[in-house]
Amino acid sequence: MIGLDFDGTLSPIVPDPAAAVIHPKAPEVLAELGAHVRSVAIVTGRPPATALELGPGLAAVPGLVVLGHYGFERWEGGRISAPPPPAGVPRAEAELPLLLDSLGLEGVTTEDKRRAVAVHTRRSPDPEGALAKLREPLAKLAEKHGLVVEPGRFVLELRPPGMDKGQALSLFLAERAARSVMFVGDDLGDLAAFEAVRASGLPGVTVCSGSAEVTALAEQADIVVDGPDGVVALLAELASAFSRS
Ligand SMILES: O=P(O)(O)OC[C@H]1O[C@H](O[C@H]2O[C@H](CO)[C@@H](O)[C@H](O)[C@H]2O)[C@H](O)[C@@H](O)[C@@H]1O
Repeated sequence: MIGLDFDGTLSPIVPDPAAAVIHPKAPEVLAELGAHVRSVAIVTGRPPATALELGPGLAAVPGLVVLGHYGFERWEGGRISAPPPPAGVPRAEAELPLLLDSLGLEGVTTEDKRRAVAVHTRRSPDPEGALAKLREPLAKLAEKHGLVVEPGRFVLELRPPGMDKGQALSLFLAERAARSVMFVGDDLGDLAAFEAVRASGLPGVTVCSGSAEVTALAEQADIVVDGPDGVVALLAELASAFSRS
């Protein structure tokens, strides 16, 4: 089974989350791999519908499953299954404009994901400084509305508790009776999936899509490649090895 994160792994990081697009060669190489492995799953913080919009061609990958919103939502064979979105998200979102105004931060943007709301600092003049100023107030806002804060690459996301990429991956491995697993990620949210690979007891490999922004994942990875270009090159080598065997 092959599991992959989306942003920063299959899709190069760009300043505007809405302008992200999958690496042009990724859908084709995933389709080749899909013909050789039991399952290919994208495990992402994005809603599955968004990952598919930003990844034209993905829907044609044989057997692809998208576990979106850290595993709360699932896309498979053209259908999305999801529990109702939690009430805390729109409540927290309604308080955000005032909170952001009170902090006087420039260039901080929000991303409404329905089941979560993300606060991005990448386009701020001081992305690290803005993130530092946001941590405590966003943690309080999340707690007030029964949410948790998911930190990522210049982003703090307020989302419901009770699921993460590790749980999502473990459940999927059990469901598919996987015999081996590879997981590829780039960000802190992918650490839980790396742990799930190890906890599964299956022959497994963890791959980090390396960047200067996140070092914690590379430290835990079996293999580090150079961003989405490196991920696609590795997947292409794997597909080529499968087709020769
Ligand atoms: O689990 P992932 O697939 O890695 O999604 C995590 C978050 O990714 C997105 O934000 C990141 O990518 C953006 C586009 O390249 C970039 O502008 C931003 O700075 C990154 O943090 C997405 O916007 C979030 O909703 C996801 O939770």
